Amino acid sequence: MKRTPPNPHPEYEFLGPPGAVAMLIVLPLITYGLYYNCRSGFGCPPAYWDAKDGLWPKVGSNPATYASDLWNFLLSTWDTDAFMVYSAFMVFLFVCYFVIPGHVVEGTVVGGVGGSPLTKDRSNYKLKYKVNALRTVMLIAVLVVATLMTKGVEPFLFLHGHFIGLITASLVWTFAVAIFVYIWSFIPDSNGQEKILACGGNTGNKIYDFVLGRELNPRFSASPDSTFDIKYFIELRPGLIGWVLLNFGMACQQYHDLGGRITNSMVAVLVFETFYVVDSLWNEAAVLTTMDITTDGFGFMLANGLLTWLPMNYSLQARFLAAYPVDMSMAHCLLVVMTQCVGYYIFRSANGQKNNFRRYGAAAPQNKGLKYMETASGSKLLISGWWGTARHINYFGDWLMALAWSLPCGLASPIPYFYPIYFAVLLIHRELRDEEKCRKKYGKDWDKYCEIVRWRIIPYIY
Ligand SMILES: NC(=O)C1=CN([C@@H]2O[C@H](COP(=O)(O)OP(=O)(O)OC[C@H]3O[C@@H](n4cnc5c(N)ncnc54)[C@H](OP(=O)(O)O)[C@@H]3O)[C@@H](O)[C@H]2O)C=CC1
Ligand SMILES: CC(C)=CCC[C@@H](C)[C@H]1CC=C2C3=C(CC[C@@]21C)[C@@]1(C)CC[C@H](O)C(C)(C)[C@@H]1CC3
Repeated sequence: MKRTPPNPHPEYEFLGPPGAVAMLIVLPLITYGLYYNCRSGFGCPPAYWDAKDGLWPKVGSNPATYASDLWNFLLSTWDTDAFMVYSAFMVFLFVCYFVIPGHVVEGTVVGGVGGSPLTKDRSNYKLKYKVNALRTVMLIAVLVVATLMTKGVEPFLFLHGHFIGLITASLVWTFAVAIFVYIWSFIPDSNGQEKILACGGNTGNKIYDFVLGRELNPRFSASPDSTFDIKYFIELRPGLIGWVLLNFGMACQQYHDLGGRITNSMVAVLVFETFYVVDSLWNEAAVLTTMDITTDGFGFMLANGLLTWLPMNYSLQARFLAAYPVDMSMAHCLLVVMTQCVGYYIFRSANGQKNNFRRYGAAAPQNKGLKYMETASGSKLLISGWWGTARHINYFGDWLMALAWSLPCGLASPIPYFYPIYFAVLLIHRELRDEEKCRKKYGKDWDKYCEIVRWRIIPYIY
């Protein structure tokens, strides 16, 4: 049965269905490409490029055999042990979610994305979520330390040696989860009504909706009291925790190869990225107000982002350093530490300022002295402090940290700079999408706000 008021049928984003098909093919190929183009013995262009080894598996040289080449290539990356390890990791996280105690928090009103008139009254309830990701990672840390003390680095070398198999395993999980949630989105809720669908993933075009994500909050039970939400579970656990574990595996490989030492550049990457992940898990509940949870559907794009893209591509710097160790000079270290500290300070204090303002209101003691403007929607907008400098100053802080994680790799190859380059594109695009959402929600008030806060991300630059 259709929903009343109905789920909106949106306009295409991401270049529509051709863009969606491209994502299905190109995103996995980028992850494979980053592996094949940057690994020990096969070079990382241009400085370490040994052309005779070839950079990319022979796919696509002859268009007539493209499909079979691609299939043979995928088969060659299959690794049963890696698949078992990745699957055991997923099952372990799933069990931890239920077994480890945690408090329950409420999200925002479901489906009322940004107060847009199109979606306003689709529900009047908030879903519940369990918060225990930090405890899960603490348990994993205890297990890792215990293994390290009893067996040394040997068991962790698996992560480096089976990296390509782990990529394929993560892609199998990505497609399995994406297909499941797509089919699940058609099953009516407990009232026999169509489920609440994402505003961006309900176009009626099957491939596009599969990629963008049809359902807003796929869950096993539609009851607001149940806490297992597939998107929320996957948002902060497999990707972020997997990223740190892979980094650790790369550091173990370097320790093994260098005969019992790791470089200061590897320490910097390990410490800063682990810190970022622990900080995100510490602030687990804050993810409930991000665009991913409140606005975007859960489909191939996010499943791939969290199960494959994030752990496999974000660990590139550590993988590079395992292959090509860098010993940083004191000046190099200082540059890296300063970039990280400035980035983190902007990122955390800007996000904190907005969270406090939204959560406790303008009159709360922690928000004293902050200037804001009233809007017709009833929601207030900060116009001083961090949010008075640029409309997404928090993105700038996040990007500076991304840069700080690549700088330890030196300048011999551009490949380890993949993360800050891709991240800049993602954040600029994300800012445009958020701007569109806010313009719909705040109307003329948003234009007024933009006149007061002129810069989008970096004051005086963009
Ligand atoms: N590491 C990674 O790969 C990624 C990290 N991120 C990070 O995630 C974090 C969350 O990002 P995201 O969800 O995109 O967006 P933001 O945290 O920037 O939130 C945007 C929302 O904040 C509200 N808002 C905007 N301006 C103001 C203002 N002046 N005063 C008060 N509220 C305002 C609006 O919502 P409303 O008014 O409706 O409340 C707007 O939609 C960021 O720090 C980002 O860097 C994001 C993507 C990838
Ligand atoms: C097209 C393409 C490459 C899509 C993939 C994008 C995803 C990798 C990112 C989209 C939004 C993300 C967020 C985080 C990780 C990357 C993805 C999934 C995030 C979990 C990182 C940690 C942060 O503290 C966060 C929780 C705010 C953040 C949420 C968004």
